Amino acid sequence: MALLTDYAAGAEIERRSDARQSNAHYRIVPARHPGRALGTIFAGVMIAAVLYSVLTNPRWGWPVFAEWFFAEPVLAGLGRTLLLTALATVSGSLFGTALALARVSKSPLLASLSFGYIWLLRSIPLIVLLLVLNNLGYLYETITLSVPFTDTVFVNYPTTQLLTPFAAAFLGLTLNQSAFFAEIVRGGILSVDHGQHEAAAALGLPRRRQAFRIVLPQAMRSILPTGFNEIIGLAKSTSMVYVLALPELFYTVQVIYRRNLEVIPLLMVATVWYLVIMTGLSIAQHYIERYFSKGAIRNPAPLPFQALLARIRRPVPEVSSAPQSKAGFRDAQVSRLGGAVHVHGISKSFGSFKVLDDIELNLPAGSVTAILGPSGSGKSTLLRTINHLERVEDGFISIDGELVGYRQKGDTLYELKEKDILQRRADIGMVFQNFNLFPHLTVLENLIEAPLHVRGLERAEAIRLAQDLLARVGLSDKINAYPRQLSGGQQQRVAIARALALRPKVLLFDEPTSALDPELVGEVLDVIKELARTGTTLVIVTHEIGFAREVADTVVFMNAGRVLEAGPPALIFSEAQHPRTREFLARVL
Ligand SMILES: Nc1ncnc2c1ncn2[C@@H]1O[C@H](COP(=O)(O)OP(=O)(O)OP(=O)(O)O)[C@@H](O)[C@H]1O
Repeated sequence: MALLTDYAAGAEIERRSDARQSNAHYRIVPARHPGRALGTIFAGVMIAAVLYSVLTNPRWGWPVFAEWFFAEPVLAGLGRTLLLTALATVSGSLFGTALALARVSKSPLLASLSFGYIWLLRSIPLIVLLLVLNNLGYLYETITLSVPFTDTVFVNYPTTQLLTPFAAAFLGLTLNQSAFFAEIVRGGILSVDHGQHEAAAALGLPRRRQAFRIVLPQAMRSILPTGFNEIIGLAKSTSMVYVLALPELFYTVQVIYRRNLEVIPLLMVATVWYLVIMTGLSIAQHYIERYFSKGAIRNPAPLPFQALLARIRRPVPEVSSAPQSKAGFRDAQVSRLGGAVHVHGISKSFGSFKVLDDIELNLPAGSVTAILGPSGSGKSTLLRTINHLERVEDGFISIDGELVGYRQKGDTLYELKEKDILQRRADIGMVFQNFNLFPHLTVLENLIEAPLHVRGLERAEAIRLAQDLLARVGLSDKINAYPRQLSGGQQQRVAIARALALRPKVLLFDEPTSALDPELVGEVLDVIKELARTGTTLVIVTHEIGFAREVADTVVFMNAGRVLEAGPPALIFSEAQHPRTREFLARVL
């Protein structure tokens, strides 16, 4: 039996080696796609037929086309078309962006005004608008700039002189374009994740910076394809200004073919020039889209000129071989003394649902507090009220005796202006469950954004601080990476470094490890443990019971919007007073 098996195995080995040897002589036949081949033949025949017809039919008049293509009046018309397109694109996009920001603003009057404008201008056909503007002199003989109800007049000009056909065309195209563009920008703004707005606000970035550095660059990814559609539409709509007898490209060829009756060749001249313009715009779109996709793609292939630029450009100063996280955070550069948090009788409802009910807490400076409780008990909401991301209806919160979000006068609390709230927020760092790093900025740019624009640090100093913090969270080598090129644990460590870059008195963690794979949780918890010894006050909403037991001085247990009990971990975990706490701990421990 054993002999037989040996024989069979030997025969098998022989057969395989024969096959391998003869492998070299096999002919490989690719799979056949008869449908695809037929399609290709059909397309080839169609292209050949069209080219044959266009090139052999003398009525296309190609010699006339060649005669007029570079003719001076045609080029002058083309110049006007390009100028109108460029001017109306710039002014229409700027005005449209302002309208979009007004529409999403918190001022109801401004939002309504913007809505009304967009509604009106989108309803009026462009040709009607152009004709109305051309006849504005009939409605208003002069255009006057003056102080109302006084005799002070700055400018007083006859309308017909001021509103030349070119000015009317420019104004009409701008007004029309801005209304459509506003909605495209608004769509882009709405497409940006809400967490990005919150992270920017939590860092205390001024409103303008939030809009132009954080939200709009990310919105550009969805604005650009439709925005460029609009611009291409605009370039073609310039042909409509022929109603104003403005000699742009289309009007010019019309004038010429009326004289020489060579209609088709001259229409071809205009068509080919429009094709050239559209091709230029499509190439521009490709490169601009590439630019704004920074950080959106994990491994983008560099464009040829980018590789060259990267060589020429001065690289970001290399991080010195600073010690990695082992160094801890006890450096005066990074940490600063914590603030005492006093939560005084706060209550909050969402509609009729009371999420926080008369919460009272005293968290001493430098303490570490873990907030535990079942899902929906109000832990995250409580945390967000501490930096005024959520407003409370009753009670107040103070840090080192200074009210958060309010100013006290007698027994009245006045809510601060947003500008002042943003300033104060810089003292209260926040680390979110989903990291909320800015994906279009590199790790370094994420870290220096708030120190530069909230704390007013010099760039070199902000970079030094960022390098130091990255070394301490063990990510020095990722300084130029984009967030999407990092693992979840690394992103969360960058988020912690970003919050620390403001040197906050209090640092809030909203379930910092719940979006992480179990094996990445440890690296983030290690960083927080390290932080716990620096003197910064930490408040951590967490489901990591073991971690809370190890690192917290105080454990707060919440249920249904109330603090059921608070005390040292040893006491809460072994001798909880409340049956609901004991029941919860029995389930999770
Ligand atoms: N913006 C909101 N509008 C309406 N209800 C809300 C809003 N935010 C939170 N809530 C509700 O408030 C309650 C408390 O939410 P919160 O996020 O504070 O709970 P949590 O204790 O942090 O829960 P989890 O551990 O699941 O994150 C929940 O019932 C939630 O549905």
